[in-house]
Amino acid sequence: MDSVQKHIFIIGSGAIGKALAVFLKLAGRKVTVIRGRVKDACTTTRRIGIEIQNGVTLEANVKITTLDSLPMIDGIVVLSNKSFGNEQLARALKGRTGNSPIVLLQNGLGIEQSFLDHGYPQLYRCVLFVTSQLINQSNIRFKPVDICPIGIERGNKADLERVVNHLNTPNFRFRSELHLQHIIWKKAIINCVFNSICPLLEIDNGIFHRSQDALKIARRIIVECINIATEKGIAIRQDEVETGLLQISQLSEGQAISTLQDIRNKRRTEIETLNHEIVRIAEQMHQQDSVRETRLLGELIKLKSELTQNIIDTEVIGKL
Ligand SMILES: NC(=O)C1=CN([C@@H]2O[C@H](COP(=O)(O)OP(=O)(O)OC[C@H]3O[C@@H](n4cnc5c(N)ncnc54)[C@H](OP(=O)(O)O)[C@@H]3O)[C@@H](O)[C@H]2O)C=CC1
Ligand SMILES: CC(C)(CO)C(=O)C(=O)O
Repeated sequence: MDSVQKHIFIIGSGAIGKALAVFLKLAGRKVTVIRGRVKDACTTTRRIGIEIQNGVTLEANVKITTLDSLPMIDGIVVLSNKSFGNEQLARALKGRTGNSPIVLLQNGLGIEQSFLDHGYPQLYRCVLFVTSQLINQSNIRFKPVDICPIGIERGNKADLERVVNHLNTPNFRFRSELHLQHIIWKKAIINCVFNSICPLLEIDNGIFHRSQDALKIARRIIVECINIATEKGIAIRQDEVETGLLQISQLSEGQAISTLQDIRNKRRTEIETLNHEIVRIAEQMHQQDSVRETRLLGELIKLKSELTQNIIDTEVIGKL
């Protein structure tokens, strides 16, 4: 790592943000977690435990604060908030982060756009290959699947390497990747499968390596999404997506996908940047008829999420 240690600010005190904070603290880095939605200038220190395997839990004290208490932020800014908060955060952070690198640790397609539009000088994007699940506010179950690549949206190779060195730890591993687009699409397609099918079946991530029938449905979504990627000039093979899907399924057996965690907790999901974004891109290319199943699964997730949040008028259901 660099001789000058940069402070790492993690925005979003959820399953990913807290796990990353603990691993960084244990590796001796300077870390502060910043709440994504809360603005009460309240600062606390919380002991957080991360279960990395049966019976093995790593713990650290993590400082948690809110944006109001930090007029200026100088260091590495990692975003592990839900991506639908990006536009608001890009506005809130404007003029406060100087030349600090911003690193997006989020799922989805097009999630970097707000930070690009607002002219942030250094922007890096990570594709996450880990699963992290909140057991309660202070305890998390974490399972790594692979090393997480970080690539450049705006910035240079030397700064990217510095960012990677600061964030990399033995339990949550990062590497630099200069050709990230292909991986972003591959992971987004995998998410279109996991984040729709698992919540609809209310089942853990292991389903695709346990059930051939679930895998067959997954293949239909993969084929649809690959066609759209190909039209966009991203060459992805069916077998590489399927291998990635099965690897995640096997290594995160028992874990609930983030969208299932969201629905269970009556929270908004990120399906807009997954199935719905693929459909939106397909529409732009007049290919909407080729993504019917991806669309249907996305619509079912949206409806399921709205029903659990009671956004849909339950009085109507009462009158039936
Ligand atoms: N959990 C997992 O296994 C994986 C997650 N990911 C991705 O990582 C990212 C973080 O996921 P995860 O940690 O699971 O999510 P959580 O829901 O556990 O935490 C996300 C945090 O985002 C903040 N947040 C929510 N809504 C908003 C908003 N509108 N504006 C600003 N901040 C907001 C909240 O912070 P606060 O409570 O501080 O206000 C919340 O704690 C997501 O993009 C997800 O898709 C990717 C792979 C695996
Ligand atoms: C597919 C998976 C589990 C991989 O990290 C994921 O992205 C999620 O939980 O949202």
